[in-house]
Amino acid sequence: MTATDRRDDIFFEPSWDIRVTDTSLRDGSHHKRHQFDREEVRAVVAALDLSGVPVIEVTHGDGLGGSSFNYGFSKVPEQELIKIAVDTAQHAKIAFLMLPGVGIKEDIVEAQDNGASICRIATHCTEADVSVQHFGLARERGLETVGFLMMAHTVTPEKLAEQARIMADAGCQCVYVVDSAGALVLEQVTERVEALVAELGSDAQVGFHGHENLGLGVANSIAAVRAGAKQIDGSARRFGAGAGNTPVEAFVGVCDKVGIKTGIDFFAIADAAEDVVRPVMPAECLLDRQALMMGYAGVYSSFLRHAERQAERYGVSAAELLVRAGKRKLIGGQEDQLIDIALELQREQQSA
Ligand SMILES: CC[C@H](O)CC(=O)C(=O)O
Ligand SMILES: [Mn+2]
Repeated sequence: MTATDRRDDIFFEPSWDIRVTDTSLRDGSHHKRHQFDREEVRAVVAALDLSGVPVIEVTHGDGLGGSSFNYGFSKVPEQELIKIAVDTAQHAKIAFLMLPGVGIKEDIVEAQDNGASICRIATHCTEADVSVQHFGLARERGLETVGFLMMAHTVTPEKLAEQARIMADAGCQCVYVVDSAGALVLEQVTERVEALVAELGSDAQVGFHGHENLGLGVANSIAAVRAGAKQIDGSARRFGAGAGNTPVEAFVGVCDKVGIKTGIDFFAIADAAEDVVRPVMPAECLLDRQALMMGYAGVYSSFLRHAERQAERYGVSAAELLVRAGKRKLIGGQEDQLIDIALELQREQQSA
């Protein structure tokens, strides 16, 4: 496969400077405890599509196969929601996320059969090699591919670039720097995106996925674009894990002001966020003490709801629990260790 082959079939209009993916129907699934119903997905996809959002991600918050006792069961099977999204969107492409081991190759095939066309494979930022067979399969089947290097704040730009190379060589067409904890601060985004752009050259694009735990989603995303990122994630009304994702409507407004073309209508996306997405959210995504701790201590945003549950169950502070999760450097899949930390805090409380 040549470099040009790798990038040729990326869905990208010449009039755009960057491509935006809205992830409220996937990252927002964490905030909604995976309880999206059919009508909600139809309404959100229709509104985002009308605003000109080019890519909409729909999956259980933890990716294909995520509906489980460990992560939380979906109200409606995600494959059904993907099909509804595909049937509703007039222009937008539908993307899905998959974490190798949570989902399997058959899930990718089923999502494609349901009409999704962009396959996003996510791994911890040091484990890109577990994605190789999935990128191979996706490209063989003509899917566009995106790679997610999660918890990107935990490694150096050089290390991240090495991992991005593994994904690109496996057929990934755009590797994302994923700030899962909302812990990266401006220059740290710039350095990571620049390192990936230098490593990948014309072999693959670079993307950025931000969280709002330190209130930097929009600023970090602009830094990413200035460093060469071509794909940016966000969620209308910040609907995502932790304090939520980069708010798409604010990001589009800022892009308009600084001359970055997204193809999204600012006024339409502002209305969609307020009138359609907000009513689907169980509550606003808050930049409260717990979310702040996640950004500060570098904790995976999707741990928030799990931490709240264990804190309540064991009568301990959710904020303290999250700070300790950061010290332990927990990664996705280690949600059960939150119970261990909660018990540790309970023991300390009882002996004080
Ligand atoms: C569990 C997957 C995770 O939510 C992916 C993601 O959005 C992130 O790491 O930020
Ligand atoms: Mn996320």
